[in-house]
Amino acid sequence: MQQVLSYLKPYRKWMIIAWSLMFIELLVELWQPLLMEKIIDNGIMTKNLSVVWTWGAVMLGTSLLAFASGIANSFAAAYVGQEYGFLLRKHLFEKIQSFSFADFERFPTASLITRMTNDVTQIQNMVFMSLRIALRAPLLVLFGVVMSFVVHVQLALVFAVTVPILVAFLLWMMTKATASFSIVQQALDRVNRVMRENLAGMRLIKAWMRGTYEQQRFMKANETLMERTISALRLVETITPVLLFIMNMAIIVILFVGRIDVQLGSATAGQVVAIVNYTTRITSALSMFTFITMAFSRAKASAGRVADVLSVKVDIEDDQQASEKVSGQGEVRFEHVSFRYPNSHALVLKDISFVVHPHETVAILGATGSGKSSLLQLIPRLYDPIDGRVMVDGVDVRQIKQEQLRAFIRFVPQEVLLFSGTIAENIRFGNERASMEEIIQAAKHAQIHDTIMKFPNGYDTVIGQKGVNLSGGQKQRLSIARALVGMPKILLLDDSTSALDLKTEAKLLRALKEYTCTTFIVTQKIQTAMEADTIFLLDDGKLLAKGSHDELLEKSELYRKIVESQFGKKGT
Ligand SMILES: Nc1ncnc2c1ncn2[C@@H]1O[C@H](COP(=O)(O)OP(=O)(O)OP(=O)(O)O)[C@@H](O)[C@H]1O
Repeated sequence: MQQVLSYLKPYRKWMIIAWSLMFIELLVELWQPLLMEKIIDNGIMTKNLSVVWTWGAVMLGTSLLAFASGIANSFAAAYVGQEYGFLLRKHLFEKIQSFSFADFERFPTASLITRMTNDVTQIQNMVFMSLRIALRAPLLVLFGVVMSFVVHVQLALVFAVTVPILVAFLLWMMTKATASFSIVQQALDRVNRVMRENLAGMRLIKAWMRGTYEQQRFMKANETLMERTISALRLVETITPVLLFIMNMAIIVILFVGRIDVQLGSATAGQVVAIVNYTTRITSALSMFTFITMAFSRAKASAGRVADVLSVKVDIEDDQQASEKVSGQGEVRFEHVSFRYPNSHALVLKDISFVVHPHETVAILGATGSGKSSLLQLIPRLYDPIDGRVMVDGVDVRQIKQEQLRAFIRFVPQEVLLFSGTIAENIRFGNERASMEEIIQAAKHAQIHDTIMKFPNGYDTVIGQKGVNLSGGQKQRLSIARALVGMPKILLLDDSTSALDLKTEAKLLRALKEYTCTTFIVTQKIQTAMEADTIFLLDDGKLLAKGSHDELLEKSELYRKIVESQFGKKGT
């Protein structure tokens, strides 16, 4: 909670203003019963109209002052709440941007979205309430009791019993409600997750006619959310009746004892009315606790979830001594590299060593799950190896500032991701300063230019969400164009030509030779691999063999088998 609330610092001035206005409201509220007492005892009982008029006018004036203060307080509270929410979301977003892939695996995407939106809103509401009523209510209770003792000690004794009981009850409720609302937020995460998966996989769901199954999955998540919310709300909704019952009993006791005291002359009618008035004010302040408890419990649960994200120690960070200068020639060297994913025990890459010289093309071949993608991901330092070193231009990648390293590497992942926007904008994502000529040049090399020109709006064609209006091969070529426009020194293509026909792929590979960059191509096709200077054969995380096509035919049994499976017995 403390960490999350530390973002309130810039708004200290506004918080002080809001609390000062709230104090004015509070003082007026506490003074009103005393004024009432005066009007009754010195005015009504003695039939002195001028006292009634004078103090009546004071009551009206102070009420107007409290009214104006209340409105101004609301404005200030709303301002702080909104600005604070903005700042908190900004910091959360920046933090999430700095996450490594491993960090992302700790938090499901849907949960991060809930934390950025709903959880921040809960904390924002609490901030608003803290400035508006959360502090006023307990102060009203505290000073209401004090003032009652000032008015009449014996009558006020009733609070000595009721208020501690109620405060203990409320604290107990708050602890229980925090746990309940934490469960509600988890249920909300689940609804968001099901919804997200459903929308992302809509084509598959429709094609496989899994609509009913998905509907049931959503219904279940939605029902759980409803049930958990109802049970959390039920808990806090018991507060008001308990509170009203106890305080109404207190009023009965005050009236009963007060009547006797008035008869005995040890209390005045004005004093009894003032104490009853304090009691009703204390009751209304205590009943606000239902909302306050709810808001605080929810916010406390949410603050914990937001703090979990903010306090993540990002595991891939720039070293303090990270070198700014790398030659950018494109040499890649692995020295006894072993790697496993942070959430798993199994080694994915085992003691891998190689050197790839600048401008060389390497094809990585291997069965599915053999570690091809994992190897590529270590080069731009998306993960760190658990053993050994990954070097670029003779420098350990952990010693290079990530921004510098990634500036001359372009990675085209296996799963193509395009953004909504025009084709030109999508290609420019690879180099925001690229001119239209450079964009067209990259598209030509990626063998997508002719296709783009066939679209009625050419490069201004708007791509739907995730590139829905493009074929798989078109999306792949577009993502390669996006990488090429960045003029990379190291180009990593993770099975990025799988959807291309052999003729288009051959043209693309030829065009890639125009770029003076070191290229790694993960592929399943021998024909593609043969275009490379060197072929790496991966098997179960080990670099089984490396060399040219002819060398591997000679020395690798597995390679010969793959060639046979693709070309028949004769090999090429
Ligand atoms: N994020 C991850 N967390 C844990 N294990 C993973 C993760 N990604 C991949 N793996 C595991 O690592 C191993 C190697 O995966 P990798 O994606 O590198 O293989 P690949 O050779 O590229 O496979 P494919 O040809 O099917 O793309 C697999 O056993 C896979 O289950």
